[in-house]
Amino acid sequence: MSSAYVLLEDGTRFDGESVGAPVSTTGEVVFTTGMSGYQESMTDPSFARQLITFTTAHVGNYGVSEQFMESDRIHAGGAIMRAAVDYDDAPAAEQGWLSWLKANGIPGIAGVDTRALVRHIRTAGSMRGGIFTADVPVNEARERIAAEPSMVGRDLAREVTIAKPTIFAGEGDGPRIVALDTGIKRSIIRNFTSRGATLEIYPCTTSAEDLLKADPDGFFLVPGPGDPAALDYIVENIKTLLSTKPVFGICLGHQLLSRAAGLETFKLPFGHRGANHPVKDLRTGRIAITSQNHGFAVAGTPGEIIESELGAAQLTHVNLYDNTIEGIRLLDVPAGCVQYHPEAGPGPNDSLGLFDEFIALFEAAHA
Ligand SMILES: NC(=O)CC[C@H](N)C(=O)O
Repeated sequence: MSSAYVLLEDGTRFDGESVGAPVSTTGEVVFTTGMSGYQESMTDPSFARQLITFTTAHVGNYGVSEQFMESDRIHAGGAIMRAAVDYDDAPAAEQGWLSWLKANGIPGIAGVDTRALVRHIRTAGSMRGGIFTADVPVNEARERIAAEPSMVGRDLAREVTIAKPTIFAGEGDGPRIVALDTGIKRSIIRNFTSRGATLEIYPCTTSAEDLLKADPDGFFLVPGPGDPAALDYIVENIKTLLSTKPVFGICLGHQLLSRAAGLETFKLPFGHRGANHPVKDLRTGRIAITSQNHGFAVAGTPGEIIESELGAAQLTHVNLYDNTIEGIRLLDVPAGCVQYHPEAGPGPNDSLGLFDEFIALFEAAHA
């Protein structure tokens, strides 16, 4: 195996071995604490332009298969690991993890002191960096990292959005929901269609006028990569949609709905990525262990009620690790959202019931 290295924009270097495709790439270096679900994470569009450091000690202990794709391709730029194996013998596995990375042209690096790397990011913050094969000189690697745009201000929704409207028919006669595709995951589609709802997915650049022409029972705002503050063209459309139909959202969708309600978003120092983040719903006192994958958050005080041009909005959910906002509810129109991932994919299934609540609210508005 040939050697490779991770270089961060502040000059910190970690050595390892090239696994996956023997190529070099740059992106934002982030970490996730999920102990499994590496295939789902790599294919989640929200990881576009990011290099994922896995804090779990072994990656690849089970193989990959079509069933666990969260989109049609790998979106993350690369995988940084302590130990990587290519085990493809598990039930339902179609390919080993490393053969899959290689076949898709995605680099991995193993043998990295991921604990030191994560401790560095926790102190210094997520930053740009790269995975480089040993033949790339450090000064060239530095130039390539400097040429990588910062995640702040970056509109990546346009890069991952669907090319043309697509319908996913529900397995029943539930509500018709229009989703604006900023980077949807298959597990979100499945959670709606298996509950009988039909999801019509539109490119994120579709005008409010065209979205209203579809005349659905409600609108859904989905996750996606990049900085929510770079998506004001979507925020303006959401304001128009909110005056007509119920609007609910997840993750990037939560950030965009919150911005439409007049709240600000900001970049977290190193983000929340993992499968065990405790989130409290301040209305009920209930705590859910949630799946998370985000680098930005909504600014505000947990529990606070603010006045906005859309009426009152309550900051209903809080992350118990760092007290950041994890959900809001508009009090004068049927709208609300959460920062975490009820669809899991990967992660705990504790919050799957939220899809029943979304559907009931769409149905109530239709009745
Ligand atoms: N999963 C997501 O929707 C991520 C949202 C946004 N890109 C962030 O990093 O905060």
